[in-house]
Amino acid sequence: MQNQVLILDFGSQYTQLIARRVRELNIYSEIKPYNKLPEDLSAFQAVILSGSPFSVRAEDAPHPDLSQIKGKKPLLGICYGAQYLAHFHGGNVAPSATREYGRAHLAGIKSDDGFLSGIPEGSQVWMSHSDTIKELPKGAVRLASTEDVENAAFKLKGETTYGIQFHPEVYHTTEGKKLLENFLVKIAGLKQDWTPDAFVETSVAELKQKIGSDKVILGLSGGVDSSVAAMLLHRAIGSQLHCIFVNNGLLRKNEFHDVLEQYKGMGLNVKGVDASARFLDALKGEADPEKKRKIIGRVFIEVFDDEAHQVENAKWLAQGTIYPDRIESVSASGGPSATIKSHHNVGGLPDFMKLKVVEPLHLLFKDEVRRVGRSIGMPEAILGRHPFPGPGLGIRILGDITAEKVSILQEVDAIFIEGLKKWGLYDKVWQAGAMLLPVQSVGVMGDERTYEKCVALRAVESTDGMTADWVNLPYEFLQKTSNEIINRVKGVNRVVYDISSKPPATIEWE
Ligand SMILES: Nc1ncnc2c1ncn2[C@@H]1O[C@H](COP(=O)(O)OP(=O)(O)OP(=O)(O)O)[C@@H](O)[C@H]1O
Ligand SMILES: O=c1[nH]c(=O)c2[nH+]cn([C@@H]3O[C@H](COP(=O)(O)O)[C@@H](O)[C@H]3O)c2[nH]1
Ligand SMILES: NC(=O)CC[C@H](N)C(=O)O
Ligand SMILES: [Mg+2]
Repeated sequence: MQNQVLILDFGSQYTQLIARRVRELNIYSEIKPYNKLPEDLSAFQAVILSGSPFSVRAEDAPHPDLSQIKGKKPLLGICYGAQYLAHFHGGNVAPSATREYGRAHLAGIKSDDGFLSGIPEGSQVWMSHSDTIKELPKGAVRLASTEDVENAAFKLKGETTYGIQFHPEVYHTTEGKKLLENFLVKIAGLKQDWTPDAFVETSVAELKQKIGSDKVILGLSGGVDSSVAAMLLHRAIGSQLHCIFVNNGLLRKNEFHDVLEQYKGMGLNVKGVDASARFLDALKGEADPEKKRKIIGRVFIEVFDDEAHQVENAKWLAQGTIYPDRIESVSASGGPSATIKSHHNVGGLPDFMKLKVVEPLHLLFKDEVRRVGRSIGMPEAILGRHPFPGPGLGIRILGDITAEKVSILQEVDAIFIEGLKKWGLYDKVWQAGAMLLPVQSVGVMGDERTYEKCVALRAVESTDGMTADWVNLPYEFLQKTSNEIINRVKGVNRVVYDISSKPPATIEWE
């Protein structure tokens, strides 16, 4: 395949976002670590250099040999990438007097060669750097500046080599996508023909080759990600795929039964395994959120391992892990990013497990997974489902978990979700659920004093779960729902609505 972009990763937090923006333009891209430059570069029609936590002036900073690329293929350096181009070609990169993070505006834009065409004066860009390009490399022309950065964009004369100090890949750079399109389509001449269909085709071919005649165990949850992963694998290896749907005792009301029903007729080989008691036993008395997550992750693995032993020649464990699961759980590129919460499905398998992991969606964001699912004709009933975390109600019951608390929360959750559907609100919300709080409060019901539990309802809008805002649900709906919950669910006498965005809060409470 000729029509693709190479993204050379220097360890930026945003490298995956670059790939995502390129995919949004329907262009295929591959990310390679800077120290694993492919020998054969003929497939790549353009190259993008990412940002980096390093300073180009540091000795241990990434300093790859670009002699096969620079001057030979269209090349775009972003932030560290631009500094790198300047530093090694006769320019000067030095610490800037003021560190620049966040908003800036482009001025003095030269758009004659098309790179910045269509980008208006004053256009907002996003900065994140502490070094600055004091002098441009030899033979460079400045294309734009900002208030604080003289050399915000430049081009090397006689080459299709560009450098920009700002980040076109983040949403806050208003014309970032336009700029990438200018570079990739106008300047590099790439065709915009890489669609979800093409993703399906390449993934299926790769999975076929990788797996051969082995058998694969897949954790199927009824959610969007694992369902799309299952359908891709099913296309690739057919009956070699064994799907396991685990009841961890923390599912929604009737979910175990409903999900098994839903998969009938889709051609998948699905086995339901009821391991509720095993999960609840392991969780007994544990109130710490991270410890609860770790326990749930461990028991999932044990159950998958038991199941794998019952399938002859099972060599792989497949999961529907997507990119954001990883970003918050581990530092994605070896950089200094913090662990926010340990997603149950990230972190690798223990040594005793002989299975290799296959995660066909590990580079995609949620909305992209949905698009892929649509392109393979999966039912909207599955694709439109709200995300539901693998640790389930376990991370929505704050504090320790008991079977009684699970059943209270299942009832509350069912009333809330069914209500959203009845009111035509379900599809307008990205994700919704209820949390059982570790507080009791005083109430009065039928002239009697009550001292019972409190639940919080949460509904958010988002595109990828990375940032989210609470949804302005109609008061009348909240009123009816609260009433129904308190009247119907024994043990609950108070309902509150969560009005926090992410950040600074997260979607789940634990
Ligand atoms: N009850 C379960 N049984 C088997 N595997 C599960 C279960 N819950 C989660 N998993 C595995 O963990 C992965 C991550 O879970 P996650 O909730 O992020 O994704 P999902 O359930 O597939 O999709 P969604 O995010 O839409 O809920 C799943 O893709 C699946 O492989
Ligand atoms: O499979 C999962 N395993 C997990 O351990 C996990 N934790 C959070 N989530 C889901 O991820 C999205 C972001 O959630 P947070 O804002 O709470 O981090 C939301 O959609 C959450 O439901 C999980 N999914
Ligand atoms: N985001 C980046 O690429 C930063 C590059 C370099 N570390 C700087 O601080 O200037
Ligand atoms: Mg899920």
